Amino acid sequence: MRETILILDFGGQYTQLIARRIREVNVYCEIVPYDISPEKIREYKPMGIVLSGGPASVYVKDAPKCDPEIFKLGIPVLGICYGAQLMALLLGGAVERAEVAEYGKTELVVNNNVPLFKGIERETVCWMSHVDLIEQLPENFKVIASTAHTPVAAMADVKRKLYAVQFHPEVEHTPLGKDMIKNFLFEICDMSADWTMDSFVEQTVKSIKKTVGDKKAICALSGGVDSSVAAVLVHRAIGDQLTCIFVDNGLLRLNEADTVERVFRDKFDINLIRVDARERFLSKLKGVVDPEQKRKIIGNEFIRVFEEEANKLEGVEYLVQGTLYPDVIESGSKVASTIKSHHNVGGLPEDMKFKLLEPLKNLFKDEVRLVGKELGIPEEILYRHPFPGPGLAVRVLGEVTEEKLDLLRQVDHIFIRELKEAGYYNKVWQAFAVLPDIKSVGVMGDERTYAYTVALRAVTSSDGMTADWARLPLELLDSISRSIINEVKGVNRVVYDITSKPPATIEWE
Ligand SMILES: Nc1ncnc2c1ncn2[C@@H]1O[C@H](COP(=O)(O)OP(=O)(O)OP(=O)(O)O)[C@@H](O)[C@H]1O
Ligand SMILES: O=c1[nH]c(=O)c2[nH+]cn([C@@H]3O[C@H](COP(=O)(O)O)[C@@H](O)[C@H]3O)c2[nH]1
Ligand SMILES: NC(=O)CC[C@H](N)C(=O)O
Ligand SMILES: [Mg+2]
Repeated sequence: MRETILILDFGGQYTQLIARRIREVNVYCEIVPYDISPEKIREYKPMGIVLSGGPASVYVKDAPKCDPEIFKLGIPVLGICYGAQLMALLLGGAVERAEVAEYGKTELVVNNNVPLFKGIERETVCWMSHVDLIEQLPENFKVIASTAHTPVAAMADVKRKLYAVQFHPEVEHTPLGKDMIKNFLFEICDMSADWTMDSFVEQTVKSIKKTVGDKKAICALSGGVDSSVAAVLVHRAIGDQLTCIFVDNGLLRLNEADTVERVFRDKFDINLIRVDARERFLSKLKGVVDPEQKRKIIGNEFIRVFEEEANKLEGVEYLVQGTLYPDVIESGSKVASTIKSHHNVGGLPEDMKFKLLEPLKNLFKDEVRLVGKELGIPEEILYRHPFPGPGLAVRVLGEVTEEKLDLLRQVDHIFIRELKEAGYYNKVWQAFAVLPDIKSVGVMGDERTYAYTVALRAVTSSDGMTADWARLPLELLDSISRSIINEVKGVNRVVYDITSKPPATIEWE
């Protein structure tokens, strides 16, 4: 079993970032609901616990609270913001609303004699985002950092290894936050940085072998990064007991189905079945405009196709999917709200007969790419932009029709082609075209046109959880726009999406 940190999620905006920061320094961690029982915690055998931030105030009725027994397990705890306030309250201190909120970069004075701040300069900077204050320390606690407005910017009971910080060490704006987190992991929890991708591959292959035994599995293969890595990983464990099913749902990009099939057959010696399901997906989507409904229909239809194919093979018990951690997180948890139902998580039918095998379920995308490298998967697959399972159906806004899909395919193809030519494809996380249901007036060749507007979106990101719009050169955008209008009949206007995530999401639906 690998050394683990548990992060109790109180619905903070930065809970995922805490996880990223910890994994970046080769320590495995998992995010769990805040009300997890002490017994369940013991099962994980964590070497440390982090309490995340959160939007609530600890003193209001129904504020989310963890079981106070957690502090008696003898496991080091780090409370962050809401988590810090909760630790204060539950251990007998007091928290109140401050007169003024403290938000943004703030100067901080720390006591660097305590392990959490070892090697940190006495005067440093941190990032704050709170209106509540720890007014009174619990017994045996000492102040270990303060700011002008926040006397208790951090507190600790060093002996019991309980630490609490009002600021956010996980965000970049706390420049030495990473060092503080490392101190927690290595000085306080005594961990050994054993979370590496070769150890992941080894352990996962073993556990898949054990789980599947002599049964068969199918893998939902899209040709994307996640399912390709999942397929190769599972193949390494169970060989020919695995068959990959690639579904052409009619929502793929230009020539994508043929390319995926060719690349996969070329590079891998893994059973592959390609299913032409274009008709059935498109007919199910007829007349549907609501994005969540589209996602659910597609998720459902995928499973029905997999079931039919599995029946032909006999003895199939498992369905392998390339589900990642962000898919799970974004599909909603106890406190975090459902942003959208990722087809492979929130969109699955209840009566599904398969047992799921999702070996990448706890990984972030960049970790998956590292696993892929470890497995020897070619870069042309590993560095492809993500493409959502619901495909172009969530990029054609409103009703999905064959005509709109065709048009969008051409536009998308030109956009990507020009990005590649200009050397920008690998500089962005993802780039694609969207077809909003808008027509506008134009003038082309002295004639009035009334045609579609297309939107281009390109974003930078490290894990898809947050993203910024890519600052593509204006000349490049100009040339792309002209190529699209010249080459695609039915489009007379091109716009570029300049919204980050949040507040927008990467996809438009
Ligand atoms: N056309 C498809 N045929 C079969 N399975 C699919 C298809 N599209 C998606 N899936 C399944 O849904 C999962 C989630 O899709 P998702 O797009 O997140 O991952 P991916 O396609 O493997 O990787 P990427 O994020 O790089 O596109 C995939 O890993 C795969 O198991
Ligand atoms: O497999 C998937 N099934 C889905 O239903 C789905 N929805 C979004 N995405 C991809 O996830 C990342 C984050 O997307 P959003 O910011 O739009 O939520 C981006 O990379 C999206 O392309 C999906 N992938
Ligand atoms: N970022 C947080 O965790 C905020 C905690 C609490 N809601 C406050 O305003 O102080
Ligand atoms: Mg995909």
